[in-house]
Amino acid sequence: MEPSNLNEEQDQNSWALNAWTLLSKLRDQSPLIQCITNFVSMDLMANTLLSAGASPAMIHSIEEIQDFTPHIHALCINVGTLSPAWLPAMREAALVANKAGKPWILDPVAAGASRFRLKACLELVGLNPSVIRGNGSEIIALSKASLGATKSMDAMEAAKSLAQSSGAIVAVSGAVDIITDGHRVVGAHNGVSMMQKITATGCAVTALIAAFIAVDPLHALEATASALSIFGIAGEMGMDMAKGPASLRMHLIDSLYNLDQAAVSSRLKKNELLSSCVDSELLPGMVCPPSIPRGKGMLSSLSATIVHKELIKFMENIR
Ligand SMILES: Nc1ncnc2c1ncn2[C@@H]1O[C@H](COP(=O)(O)OP(=O)(O)O)[C@@H](O)[C@H]1O
Ligand SMILES: Cc1ncsc1CCOP(=O)(O)O
Ligand SMILES: [Mg+2]
Repeated sequence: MEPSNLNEEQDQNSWALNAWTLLSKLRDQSPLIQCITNFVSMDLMANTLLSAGASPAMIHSIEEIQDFTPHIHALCINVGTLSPAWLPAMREAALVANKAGKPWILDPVAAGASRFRLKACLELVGLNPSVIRGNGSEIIALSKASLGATKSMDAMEAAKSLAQSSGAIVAVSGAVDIITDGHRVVGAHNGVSMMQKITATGCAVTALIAAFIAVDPLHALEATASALSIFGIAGEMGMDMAKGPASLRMHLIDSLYNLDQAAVSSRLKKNELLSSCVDSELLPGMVCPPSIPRGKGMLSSLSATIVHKELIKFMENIR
């Protein structure tokens, strides 16, 4: 085997082993995850957490936060069906979690849909979430607003800027999930497009990320990428049995519950993506997408073949 292919395989193996280790820890520890989430997602989110091995608590009343939140292992805040009455509870829960040293994650559903929602999301971003997970348009909306940018941005650029300005790990879901701390960029490639046809899969994977960071709070980037990979693998395995979105929902939950090490090792697809590149490093036929800043960057440890494939796929899939 070529040395570059060997490195690549070792890299895949170490990501797969890490994802499996975190899932096993989650099953052993059953972390308590408080979810302040929208009405649409409550059922799928709670069932996703349960099937992964975590303990969900859909507790959103402000009257309960001072007593309950200090005892959780992680908090998930989702603004999907936001109303003025819920915002103070979200704020309070984030502050109590921070004070108790518990990680929390923000899902900025439809962040750019209204001024009220955008302002609320920006305020929550300012309360130091460990992770922000949204789809491309949500992360672009947040990034543009927090930086006051007027130029057009793509999802990776927006995610990196938002990660740098907020200090959070930022994850953008899609055909390829992008996870960044503002410097490193990881791509997670598992999942099936039918997952978009089930409402609240995005919300559910955000809660799963909360469970993963609960068991590994010091490695939030790796934990976030692992949760996205595990959810994607469950989606792929579920799709093997599903006839459409409704049965995929059921089979995804069953697959997550039954996931074993062999499936994680054989299916996990993840790569460290380029965060910068220079023309002289590009081989014939390779392109540098506009999302990747040109400069002093290195092509990291990836083989030229993989870089080529990744970049093309990346350009095709980012939305
Ligand atoms: N085209 C796709 N192919 C494979 N997986 C996808 C695709 N689009 C979304 N997913 C997966 O579906 C889940 C929900 O993502 P997404 O639909 O982007 O979130 P949201 O519901 O918040 O918009 C994620 O796990 C993501 O990886
Ligand atoms: C349809 C809808 N409307 C308000 S919240 C919500 C669910 C959004 O879930 P997701 O972001 O996971 O698709
Ligand atoms: Mg969403």
